[in-house]
Amino acid sequence: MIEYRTLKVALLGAGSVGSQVAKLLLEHGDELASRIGAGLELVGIAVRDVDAPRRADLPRELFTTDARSLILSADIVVELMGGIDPAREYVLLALTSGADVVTGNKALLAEHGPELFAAAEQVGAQLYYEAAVGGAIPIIRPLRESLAGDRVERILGIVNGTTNFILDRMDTAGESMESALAVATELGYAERSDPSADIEGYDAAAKAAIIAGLAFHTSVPLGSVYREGITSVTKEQVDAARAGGYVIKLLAICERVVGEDGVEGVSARVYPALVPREHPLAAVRGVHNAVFVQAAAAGDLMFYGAGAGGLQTASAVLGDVVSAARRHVVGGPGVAESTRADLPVLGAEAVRTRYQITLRVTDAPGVLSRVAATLASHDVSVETLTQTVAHAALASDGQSAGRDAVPGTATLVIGTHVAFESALAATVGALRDSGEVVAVTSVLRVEGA
Ligand SMILES: NC(=O)C1=CN([C@@H]2O[C@H](COP(=O)(O)OP(=O)(O)OC[C@H]3O[C@@H](n4cnc5c(N)ncnc54)[C@H](O)[C@@H]3O)[C@@H](O)[C@H]2O)C=CC1
Ligand SMILES: N[C@@H](CC=O)C(=O)O
Ligand code: NA
Repeated sequence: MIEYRTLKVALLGAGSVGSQVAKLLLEHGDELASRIGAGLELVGIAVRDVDAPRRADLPRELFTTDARSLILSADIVVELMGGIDPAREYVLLALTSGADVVTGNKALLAEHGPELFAAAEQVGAQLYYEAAVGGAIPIIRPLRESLAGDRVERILGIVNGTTNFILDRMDTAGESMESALAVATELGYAERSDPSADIEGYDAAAKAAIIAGLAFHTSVPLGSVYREGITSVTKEQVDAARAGGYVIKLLAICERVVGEDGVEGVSARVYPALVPREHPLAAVRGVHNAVFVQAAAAGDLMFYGAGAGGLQTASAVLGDVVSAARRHVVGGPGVAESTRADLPVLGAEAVRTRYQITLRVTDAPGVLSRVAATLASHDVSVETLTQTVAHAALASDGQSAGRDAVPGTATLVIGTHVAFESALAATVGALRDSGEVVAVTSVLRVEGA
């Protein structure tokens, strides 16, 4: 029998993900030892209350409320508490003491990544975070290592399982946002500490900052990520999207852009967008995530799988624990973070995309041409246009058109060619102010077309 040295693993947090990580470490530790060339010993689990009920059946003697002592006794610290404080302090303590850290905490990385990576570099420790984006899906390692020799042009990601789950249930089951969120929370997908992190798009924005930084070798501060959540998405928009051959998805979009002034930079943004039903991202259902990467040499790649869930995410955490442990065995530095390209991160106004604008207008001669002229005067060109008069809309689709359809008015759905966000904003402002537009009922970007 081979005698392995034993590496001490400390776990911080025993919630949805942490309890599954503990369970897998206890059940499969021996098998992992043969893959690593060292044994792994779970030396303790820091919790707030040792007697709190747990999802997994774990030995009580492992629990402690003394996180600091536990951290200082470990070779590898796994942070799965979530939130910024005290996670930041604990991760810094672990790194400065020379331990490698594995975390799934995207909020912490997006807000304090540079500080944590600098602390790690100073002592030659490593920070691993595969679980932070796309849960179980390998995406951090592919961006950091497999695609390091290529030029990533664009990433479209469904990176929040909770919002994908909610939008999917609104689309396929007609469920309300609130009841779908309650199910997502019960299943352990939603951020318990702050459900608004999911539905307001903060969680996806943190992930966008992380993947944009890795893909473009540039520091992308969380504050530079344009963000809209799904709270303003209406049932009418979901139904109209379906009727028009689209599905609404909350997308994280990271791409190289050239602004109106010719400045080259990168953009990271999160918003609900119309995705054509034939795009591979449209088929991503429920809590699943997918990251669609377009690279100069590799072409289109899609990474797909479970983006949330305790057991699934634990797989990514364990993979990182194995990487950290192997590094302890062989020594030497791990893969360093690279921000050498140092591209400017441009604001949303520098982005060019297609839009779908839905207007309720007075049904009178000349209105259509005046609306078209307003778009043209802002350099926004019309690609498609459909008009439905109120009585027809009520007869054919009473549920979706009922609220907005008013006799004497017509609904215009305008699909635009690619336009700058700033031009679109000015166009929508002018349409709102024009006498014949009764209401701008929906403005959505179209991505992946
Ligand atoms: N649940 C999921 O599907 C995924 C979660 N993540 C990330 O993994 C991390 C953990 O997520 P979950 O397990 O879902 O969260 P959770 O809320 O289920 O578990 C966190 C646990 O940490 C404990 N905790 C919080 N502060 C503590 C402190 N000061 N000392 C000791 N224990 C403390 C809480 O009591 C709780 O038991 C978060 O950063 C989350 O964003 C990442 C990918 C997927
Ligand atoms: N709340 C997150 C969990 C994983 O990061 C999600 O819904 O995707
Ligand atoms: Na992942």
